Amino acid sequence: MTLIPEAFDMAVTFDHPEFDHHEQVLFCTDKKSGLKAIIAVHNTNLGPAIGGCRMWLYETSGEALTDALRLSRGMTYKNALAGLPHGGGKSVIIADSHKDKTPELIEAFAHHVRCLADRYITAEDVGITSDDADRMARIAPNVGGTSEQGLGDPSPYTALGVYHGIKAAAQHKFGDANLKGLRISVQGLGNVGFRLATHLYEEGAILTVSDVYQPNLDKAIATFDADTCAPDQAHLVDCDIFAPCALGGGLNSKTIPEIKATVVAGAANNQLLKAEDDEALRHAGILYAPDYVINAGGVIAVAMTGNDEKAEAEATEKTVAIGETLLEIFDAAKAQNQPTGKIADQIAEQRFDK
Ligand SMILES: NC(=O)c1ccc[n+]([C@@H]2O[C@H](COP(=O)([O-])OP(=O)(O)OC[C@H]3O[C@@H](n4cnc5c(N)ncnc54)[C@H](O)[C@@H]3O)[C@@H](O)[C@H]2O)c1
Repeated sequence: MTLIPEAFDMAVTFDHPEFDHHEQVLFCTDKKSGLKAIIAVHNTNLGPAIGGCRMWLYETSGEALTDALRLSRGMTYKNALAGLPHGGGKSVIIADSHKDKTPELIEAFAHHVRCLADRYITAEDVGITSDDADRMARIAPNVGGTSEQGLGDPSPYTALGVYHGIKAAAQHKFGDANLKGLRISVQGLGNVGFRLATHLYEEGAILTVSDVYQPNLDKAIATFDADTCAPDQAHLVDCDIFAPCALGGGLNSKTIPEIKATVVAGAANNQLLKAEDDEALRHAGILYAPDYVINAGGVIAVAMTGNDEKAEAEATEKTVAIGETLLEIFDAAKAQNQPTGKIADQIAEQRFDK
């Protein structure tokens, strides 16, 4: 007798290729609001898991599970390397954030989050705004990045961390952390990319900017007196540093041989299309700042419970320290002749005791 219908599209969690001994995977529903969500708690060795909630209209439940498993694991590594007393988790709501989001749906999700009060802290991510986080926080105490109890929008901290990460990369590669006169290609000028470009411009870097969204591009050209290129040409720019701040997967077997910069350091999550692209970058003589290390400023801010000057100062200090962490990774990678992503993974695994 078989209990599983033939059309079942989702690998059983324990057999899923992305399953990595996740401590808990919760499937959450609410019939009234139409909520369908997955919360994945990957590892809590260092403390309660922290990681945002993504609202995305996945084509299948299997895709949503894949994302939840992969993203929550990534948060364990990110939080460990950021020196946070937190493990990794992530949640996904299967819905279109433009069409399906209702207060009832957000609240129904928050009730599920509350059940994990000691084990998982959620926050905003793609499709979830700080207003949504505030709404959740009225129901669940375990919501970060809210305006009342936290530092609000994490993007300024992410941008600050990427800026200091870029300076660390310049120090390692060019022997000088000063970015004045260096040409930097910034791909994606949204919440993080625009703020990053501001830091770079203020230090005297020469910018080439790109975005698929014309208003953001126009604003950047005017503000930074920047050159521009087509978004899919950003990696081809003859520059010192390429900073991907849009979507993931941009570093792959096609783009890596075409990259002119000798440093890749930007905010985008999941920049490497495949794990082996880490080594391909090293082989091409390109110094790569592992994405989850350089873009940890946002989660550092979300992990703060206060919203006063002390919390701001602490989050800023930890975010600036991302530069130091990257220097350690770059030095170890050079000494061991290994790709930077692999070294980052090893350090994280030691910290959370994999
Ligand atoms: N916001 C944070 O605090 C944070 C934290 C960690 C990581 N990240 C990552 O950083 C990246 C940027 O985040 P954000 O919050 O600025 O997002 P955002 O949506 O505000 O900005 C993304 C920008 O990229 C542009 N874009 C989309 N596709 C593009 C393409 N193919 N080429 C060029 N531009 C393109 C968009 O038009 C938009 O202006 C994402 O990968 C995100 O996952 C963000």
